[in-house]
Amino acid sequence: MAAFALSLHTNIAKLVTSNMLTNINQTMAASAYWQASLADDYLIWASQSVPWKWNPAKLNQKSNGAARFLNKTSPGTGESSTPLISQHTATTPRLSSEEKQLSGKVKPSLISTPPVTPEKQSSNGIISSFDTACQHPLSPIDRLSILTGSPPESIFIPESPPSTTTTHESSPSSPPLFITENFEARASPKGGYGAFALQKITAGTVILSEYPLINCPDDGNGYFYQVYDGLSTEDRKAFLELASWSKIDDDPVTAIWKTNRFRLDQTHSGLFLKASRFNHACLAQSSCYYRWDRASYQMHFTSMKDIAKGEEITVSYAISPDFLYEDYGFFCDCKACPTLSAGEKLRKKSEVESKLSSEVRRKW
Ligand SMILES: C[S@@+](CC[C@H](N)C(=O)[O-])C[C@H]1O[C@@H](n2cnc3c(N)ncnc32)[C@H](O)[C@@H]1O
Repeated sequence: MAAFALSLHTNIAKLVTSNMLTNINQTMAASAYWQASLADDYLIWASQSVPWKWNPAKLNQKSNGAARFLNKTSPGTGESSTPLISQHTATTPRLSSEEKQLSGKVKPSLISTPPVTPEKQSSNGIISSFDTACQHPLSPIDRLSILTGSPPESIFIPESPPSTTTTHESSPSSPPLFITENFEARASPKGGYGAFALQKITAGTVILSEYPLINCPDDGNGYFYQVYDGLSTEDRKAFLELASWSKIDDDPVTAIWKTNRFRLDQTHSGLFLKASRFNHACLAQSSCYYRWDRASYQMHFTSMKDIAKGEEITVSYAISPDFLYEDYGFFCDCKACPTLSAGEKLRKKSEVESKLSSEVRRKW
């Protein structure tokens, strides 16, 4: 990601904001314990961060998307000068080995053995699932059609939730995507889904503890795709239903990963199916922080303040809102953020989108 390519001392704000839901987000929060421990973690992580850039020379040496994430260290430059030669575009869906096998595009003998994901847990407890209102470059229906061999029109996926819902209470027209002990995921006024408290949650409550669906080194060496290829059909389907900021990567599957991953530690990122539904609010406004616990192999999400019944539970993706549009495709509208006029948003959108469409996808 971009942060790896930036100097800690000169570009710390950019470094921080371009990391997905990084732990540093929490270092500014009120909890003294959390502040101290995560700040230390962050400094260790930041000092060990390796800058990345794409290595197109190696792109042709591998046959799958993993080739796109080759490591090339170039300490301190922070910039990638070589364009990425994408093997997979939005119009040419990248298929995993299993999908290729199922769709008969390669012989089973050519499929590499999926790597073993340490203690990987599969998703449980999602009581229903919907296509999300966020962008999906390759729709779940297309994916399922490829996987099952069924024509797309025979596959039923319930309707997306309304993106402009203003109520914070569940209603028959806005059924929850899933329910946990403390919150339900349903349509959010922020867009797509969000997590809403089912009852009053007092500060300091562990709202969610979740095992990762994916846990892999996030260092540009293609580990994500190796793990993704090893997912079961059911897990891959759940992954593909997550939100995606399509402009963050040419590859639709990688775009979902980048939109939803959480930083776990200095080297690894993880994907959590339930926590992926937490929307962002800036630090002063967010209600929940998170911490990866290696011992229990879970990410713990804890309330930083009292959360009212029906209130949306938010985490902070980045300290500064400056790069939220670039990294996640939205402008923050929380009370801590300056209000942007429609004109300013349009200008920033076109500036960022032309940058994203022209530059190498060097964010990792
Ligand atoms: C990790 S997902 C969060 C859950 C997502 N809303 C969903 O439907 O699954 C990140 C995406 O959610 C949306 N999002 C998150 N926070 C937002 C906010 N404060 N305002 C608008 N959209 C937001 C953006 O589309 C972003 O790319």
